[in-house]
Amino acid sequence: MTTSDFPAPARLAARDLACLRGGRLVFEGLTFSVARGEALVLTGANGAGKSSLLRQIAGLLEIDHSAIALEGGDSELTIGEQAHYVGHLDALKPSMSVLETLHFWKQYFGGADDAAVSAALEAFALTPLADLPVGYLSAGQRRRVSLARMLVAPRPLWLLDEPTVALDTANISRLLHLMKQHLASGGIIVAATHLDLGLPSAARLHLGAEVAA
Ligand SMILES: Nc1ncnc2c1ncn2[C@@H]1O[C@H](COP(=O)(O)OP(=O)(O)OP(=O)(O)O)[C@@H](O)[C@H]1O
Repeated sequence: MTTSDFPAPARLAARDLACLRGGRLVFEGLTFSVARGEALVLTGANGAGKSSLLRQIAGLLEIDHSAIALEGGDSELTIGEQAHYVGHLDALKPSMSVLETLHFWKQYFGGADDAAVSAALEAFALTPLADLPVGYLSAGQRRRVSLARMLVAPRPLWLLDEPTVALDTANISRLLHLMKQHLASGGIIVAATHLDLGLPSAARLHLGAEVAA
């Protein structure tokens, strides 16, 4: 499996980024830079704004577009269109099989290579489950299908919100292996986590205290 079929942007850079949700300031003045081949791990208490930041980068929350840039990326595409975002919700249709789901996502993401679907199944040990409807899967199995989406069409930026939730030890290892491979291919990862992912040389960004109600 290669994730390198994308023009690798030089860096994801944010300057003086703020986040307002429901009329409340979650964070402000956030400045960071993640270069090609690097990971940024977001830490912080519940409510500190980790998910919000990932959703801002993915273009799922309103943002001041001058505050964030994917430098050296495809200028025709938004940052979200150059990213895979895996959030808390699995976004899977229960009646579709695992295989149909990954083919759907391959098409949706504009992937060109059917072999990438088989490789994605293999990468998350999903091949024996390929014909099962997603609705029959356990929480960890569903999570693996969600994560496997990232492999069906290469994109340079991976945005991962608590990616290890519901995964067993073997599948955490698989995910870490794929994350390292993505970085080695020149990709960029921003991941929110309460666990130490054990990514060597990942930078950390600690978001401030939970905003009081
Ligand atoms: N849809 C929303 N409307 C208003 N406020 C929201 C909304 N979603 C989240 N918030 C608020 O934004 C703040 C940041 O939430 P966010 O989910 O980004 O935190 P987090 O650091 O990811 O937390 P956790 O570790 O619990 O996942 C919280 O105070 C939360 O209540």
